[in-house]
Amino acid sequence: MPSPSQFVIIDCSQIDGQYTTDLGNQENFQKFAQDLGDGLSSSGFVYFINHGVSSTTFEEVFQQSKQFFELDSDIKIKYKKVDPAKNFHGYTPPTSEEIANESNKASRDFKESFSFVGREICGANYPSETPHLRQSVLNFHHAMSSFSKKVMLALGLYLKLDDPEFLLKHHKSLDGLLNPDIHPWIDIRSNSYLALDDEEIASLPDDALRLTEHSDWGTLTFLLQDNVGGLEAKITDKCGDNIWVSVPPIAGSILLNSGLMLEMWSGGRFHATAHRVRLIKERAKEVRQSLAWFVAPDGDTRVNMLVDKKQGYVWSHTYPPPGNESASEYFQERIKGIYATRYKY
Ligand SMILES: O=C(O)CCC(=O)C(=O)O
Ligand SMILES: [Fe+2]
Repeated sequence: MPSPSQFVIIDCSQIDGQYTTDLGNQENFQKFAQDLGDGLSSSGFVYFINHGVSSTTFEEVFQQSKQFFELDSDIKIKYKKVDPAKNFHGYTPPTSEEIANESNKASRDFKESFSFVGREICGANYPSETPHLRQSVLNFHHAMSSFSKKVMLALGLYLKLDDPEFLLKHHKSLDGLLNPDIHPWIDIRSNSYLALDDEEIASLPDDALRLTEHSDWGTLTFLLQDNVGGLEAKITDKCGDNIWVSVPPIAGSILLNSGLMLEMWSGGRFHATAHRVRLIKERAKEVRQSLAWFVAPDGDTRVNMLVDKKQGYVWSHTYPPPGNESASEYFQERIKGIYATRYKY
């Protein structure tokens, strides 16, 4: 199995403390920006350690989500998304999403999830059966907003933008989801991959997946995964071939990957690397949990390249490039796509 060190691990103890606009002038922050930019541009994934977000913050969301996912399905279904393209907040039952095509029979999504989205993160639309879930999500949102602002400033510095805070100015939702002037698209998604029984496991091919190949749509995705494993990223090896490599759990770390919006803004320097979750047969009887914090531009943002195109760069995704429409319109189209055949609303 490939070692974790194929992805850069960034020690954040050098950038301790709260976000301030002055950070960009500090030498240690510039070093952080360089390490982060180099790591992210080489593979689209980096790990953060010593990031200052307490592990209790994550564990509580994992624990509270687990309580929700363990409820009977007739209770969970009450919280199902009603019209995902209009409001993505809510529960997604197993196999309702269709991220890629069906050519790979093993690509059914063996997972259920709950998305806490935009202003709804602060609202009351949470399952009444898990009364502490809301507070755990709010704490997570608060801690991650502060950390992701530093990451975004660092990327602005790395790209040598005239205004290093440019990206931040299009993610005002990080400073407050209730700002009436913005449509926030931040999405906190709690994923629970189903435990399978012997019969189901035996019926699956060796290359079965728990989550199909996809690239994330937003700017940045911060990911926490439990220790079950299976996450893989598609990278280009030294011979120029595309290969799938493991992105293993590293206790206490936060994983970061770039999405389509950052790929476009950065002229291809930060690739929205495709990833998937492989079903590890020896661990298939266990539930696997992950928690994704999708940071996306405020809804009215139009995302165009900020720097010259990287040499030889071409847009190579199945999704069209952003830019002709606002971020809200872009996301609504993507959402319609994943629910096209299975979701009845
Ligand atoms: O569960 C994981 O490790 C990955 C989840 C993911 O890629 C996603 O929700 O977009
Ligand atoms: Fe993803």
